[in-house]
Amino acid sequence: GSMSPCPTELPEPYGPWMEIAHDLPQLIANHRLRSQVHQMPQLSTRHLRGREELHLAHLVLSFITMGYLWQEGEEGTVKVLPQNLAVPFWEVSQALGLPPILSHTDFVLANWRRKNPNRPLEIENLDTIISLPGGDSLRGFILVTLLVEKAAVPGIKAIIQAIRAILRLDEETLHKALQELAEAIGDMSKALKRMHDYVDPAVFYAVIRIFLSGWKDNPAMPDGLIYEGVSDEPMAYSGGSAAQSTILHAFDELLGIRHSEESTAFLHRMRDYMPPPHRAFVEEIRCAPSLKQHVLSSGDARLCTAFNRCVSALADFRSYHITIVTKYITVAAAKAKAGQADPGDRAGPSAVKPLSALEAKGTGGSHIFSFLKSVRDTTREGMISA
Ligand code: HEM
Repeated sequence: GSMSPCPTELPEPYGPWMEIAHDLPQLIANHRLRSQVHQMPQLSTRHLRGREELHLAHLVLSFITMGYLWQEGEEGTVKVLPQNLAVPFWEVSQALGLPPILSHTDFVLANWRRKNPNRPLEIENLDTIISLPGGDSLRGFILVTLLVEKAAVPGIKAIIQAIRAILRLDEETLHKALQELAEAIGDMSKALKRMHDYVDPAVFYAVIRIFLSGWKDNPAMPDGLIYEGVSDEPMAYSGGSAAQSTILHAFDELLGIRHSEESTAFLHRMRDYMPPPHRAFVEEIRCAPSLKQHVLSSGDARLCTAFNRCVSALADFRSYHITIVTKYITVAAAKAKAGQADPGDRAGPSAVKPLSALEAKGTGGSHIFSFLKSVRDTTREGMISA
C-alpha cells in the first residue's frame, strides 16, 4: 500500500495545523510562518486514528517544520523547533516509526490526491495536498516523482512473483516476472523524463531545494536541531530525497547488486527514513534465496538474458537520473552564479537566496556525482557475463 489514496483533511480538532499547512507558500513569502507557528495551540495527538491519519499528520507537521526552519533561507536558521510543533511531530513520528523530519514518504507518497476521483492517475488529474514555495515547479517535482513510483508498481509485483517462482523452481513464471521487471524499470525512465516538462531548473535550484534540506552534516545548521519539550540535546536528520524511496533498494536487493562500502553506508542510512513496513519488505527480499545464483546455476540462457535486461534497465535509469541531476543542480548552479537565472519571476515571491554553503558541501558538490556514478557503475557490474 505505498500508493493508497489517503484522507486529505485531519479531524476537526486539528484545524489550526491544517489552516497553516494550506497557506505555507504565502506565509513563507510574507515571512509570517514563524509567528503563526508561535501562536499555534499545542494539540494532543490522541484524536488521530489509524495509520492513514497519522501519515497525513506527519505530512502536515513535516511541511510546517521545513517551512519554519528555512523561512529566512540558509542564513536565518534557528536552533530550536518550538514545543507546540516539536512535541506532536515527535509523537506522530514515534507512532509511525518515521524520523521527525520531512521524508520521501511525506513529500511524495502521502502527498497526492485525484482532482476528479473518477478519472485516472495522470498528471493532469493529480494535485499535491500540501505545498511549499516553488509554485508549479514544486507541484511538478512532486507529481513526476510520484509517476516514477507509479511506473515501478508492476516491478514491485514482479519481485514477489519472481521470489515465489524461484522457491517453486517455476522457470516459466520467473522468466515472465523478470521481463515485467525490466519493462517497469524502462517505464520509470520514461516517467522521469517528464521532469523536463514540469520543473524549471532555476526554480528547483534556488527555491525548492532548500526546503528539502535536513540538519545533519549541513553547514547551515551545524549543531542539528533541538526539539523543544522532547530533549535538550540537538538531533540531526537528513533531508528528503528519493534515495529514501523503497523502489531502487528493492530492485538492488533482488538483483544482488553490490555497491561500494561508502555508497552502501549512505543508502542503508536512507532506509531509516522509510516506513517500517517498507524497510521490512526490502529486508525480506535480501533474505530470500539469491536470484542471481539461481539464474547462474540454471544455465538457462533465456533467464540470463532476462536477468541482464533488468540490470541494464536499472543502470540506464541511474544514468538518466545523473543527466537530470546535472541539469537541475550543476547547470542551474552555474547559471545562478552567472546571474542569468531569475527564479523570482517564475516562482512568485520567495524568501530564499541561493545556497552557497550547501553548494560547497551538500547536494551540489562533486562528491554527489562520484556517489551517483559509483552506484550506476556497480549496478552495471551486476550483469551476468556470457
Ligand atoms: C529534479 C529531480 C531530481 C534531482 C535534482 C535529484 C537529485 C538527487 C541527488 C542530489 C541525489 C544524491 C543523494 C542525495 O542527495 O540524497 C539523488 C539520489 C537518488 N535519487 Fe534523485 N533526484 C531527482 C529525481 C529523482 C527521482 C524522480 C527519483 C525516482 C523516484 C530519484 C531517485 C533517486 C535515488 C534512488 C537516489 C539514490 C541513488 C541511487 O540509488 O542511484 N531521484 N538524487
